[in-house]
Amino acid sequence: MTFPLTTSVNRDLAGAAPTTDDEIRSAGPLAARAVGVTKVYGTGDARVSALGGVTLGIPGGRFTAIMGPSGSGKSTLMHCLAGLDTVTDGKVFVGDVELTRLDDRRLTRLRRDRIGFVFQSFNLIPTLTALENITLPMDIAGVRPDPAWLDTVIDTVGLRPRLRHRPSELSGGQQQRVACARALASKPEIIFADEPTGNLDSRSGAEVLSFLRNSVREMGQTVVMVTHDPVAASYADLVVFLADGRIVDQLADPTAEGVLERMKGLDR
Ligand SMILES: Nc1ncnc2c1ncn2[C@@H]1O[C@H](COP(=O)(O)OP(=O)(O)OP(=O)(O)O)[C@@H](O)[C@H]1O
Repeated sequence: MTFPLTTSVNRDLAGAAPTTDDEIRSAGPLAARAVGVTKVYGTGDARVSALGGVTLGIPGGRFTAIMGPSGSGKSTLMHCLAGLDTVTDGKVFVGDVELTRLDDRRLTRLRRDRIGFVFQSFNLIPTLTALENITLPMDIAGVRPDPAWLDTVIDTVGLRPRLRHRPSELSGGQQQRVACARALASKPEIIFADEPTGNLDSRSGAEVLSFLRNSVREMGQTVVMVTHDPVAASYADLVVFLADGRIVDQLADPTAEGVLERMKGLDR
């Protein structure tokens, strides 16, 4: 299956006109999209252009990986898509809501209610148990967890015997599974994962990636993951490649070897 997120591979590299919003929207239901997004940090001599006009659709109910060389803009793109950072120019939508028009209060509420996050460093509260960490965002929002769904999530991540344990009593892989369960528990429209396996050994990393993939296949979740690792990217349905702040390639149904091959091309 192909996902026509960008209308042609290496289009930007080839210097052709950028992909339009109409083109990405015609590809099917999108959970989020960026339209002509630029991001500039600093001014004068310290000016860095991190994103140079990115137009991208994130397909709903799919697992999308964002890859690219160090400094290519992966984290910046994810932060802009998730409303964690402002854009310099362009528009970002989650569903039909334009994030780039929301004031801080509405943006905070949208992130809380509609987006889940998984970070490389787990970001668990050390004094809370695994279960308390999982339900914390809902507790803060004053939302009662759906007990049946919570049970499903806990069983899917295999954490039932560890629910009363604090993070320091859990392995790195178990801690990241708590973080994944926390992201999934409120049924967000989209989960953003920033290098979720960066601090894990390969076995724990594989467990977390399998879980993210299963949440897409079995629960219909939408997941976007930034990664350096071709093996991690191979768990996704689609890999989008960034270089110098632009989308330069994409690969559907990736294998680790296929991703590595394309990365070699970008590194050159
Ligand atoms: N807060 C910031 N202030 C100034 N420049 C920044 C800031 N954040 C990122 N940059 C710059 O923007 C560019 C893109 O950074 P970004 O972190 O998005 O890349 P990345 O692909 O995620 O890199 P890595 O794989 O190394 O994490 C880099 O040149 C980086 O130095």
